[in-house]
Amino acid sequence: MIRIEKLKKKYRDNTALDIPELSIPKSQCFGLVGNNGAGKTTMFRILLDLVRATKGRVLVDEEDVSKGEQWKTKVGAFLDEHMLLSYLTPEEYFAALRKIYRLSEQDLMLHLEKFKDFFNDEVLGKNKYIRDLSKGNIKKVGIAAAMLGHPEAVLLDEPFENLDPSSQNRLKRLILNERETNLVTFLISSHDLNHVTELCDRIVLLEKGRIVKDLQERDDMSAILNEYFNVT
Ligand SMILES: Nc1ncnc2c1ncn2[C@@H]1O[C@H](COP(=O)(O)OP(=O)(O)OP(=O)(O)O)[C@@H](O)[C@H]1O
Repeated sequence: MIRIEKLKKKYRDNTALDIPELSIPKSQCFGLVGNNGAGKTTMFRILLDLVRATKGRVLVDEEDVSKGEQWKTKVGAFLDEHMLLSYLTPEEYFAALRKIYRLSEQDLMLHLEKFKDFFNDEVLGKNKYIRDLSKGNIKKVGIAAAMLGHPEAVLLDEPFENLDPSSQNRLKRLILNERETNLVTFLISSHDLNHVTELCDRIVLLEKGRIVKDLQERDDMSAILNEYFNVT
């Protein structure tokens, strides 16, 4: 579903990303890990055409994201709160997205119903602007928005950061459920090795913009990652 070809991103002399080839098939749960500055966010930003690559390209179903528009109907994402309209309440924001995605009110209601436990009665009906919610609750709005509109692929940058433990577990269940019932492809970057190894059937480890490991055997992932990150 997603293919990276000869991708390079340079900031002056600093090579932030250098990926000769990477293919992510439909309905894969793809985890992206690496130390600070490894290039995870850069890769997501190029995938969403928020940043232009220095060389190479990213294809979504064979369409170059820097040239076409069709992929935008297939990909949902939440990278950070800049992607939200934080002067709106969550209800106003979801209503605006409903119109953009041409969904019925019933569709939106059913979607938000799926997130009821995740929202934990702290997101909807509070009469608060998104900007006034806690960091964790802002993240919840962004994640629910990323999954709205029946996307075929969803990119989440550090989705577990700032979430309380119950919310982290609820999010894992939501992701697994979306993947199983709607065959959604997930790309998830995280510093939480336990969550990614539990969720993902493939984990790519970036170091200084390069892929140093592409792990696809679930049994070995934890040990290899713990050794790399020196977790005891
Ligand atoms: N706008 C920019 N201008 C200059 N350098 C940048 C810019 N954005 C990213 N970089 C550099 O690109 C490299 C990769 O950064 P990136 O944010 O993608 O890493 P990351 O893996 O997401 O890190 P973290 O885990 O800290 O979020 C870093 O060396 C960073 O300093």
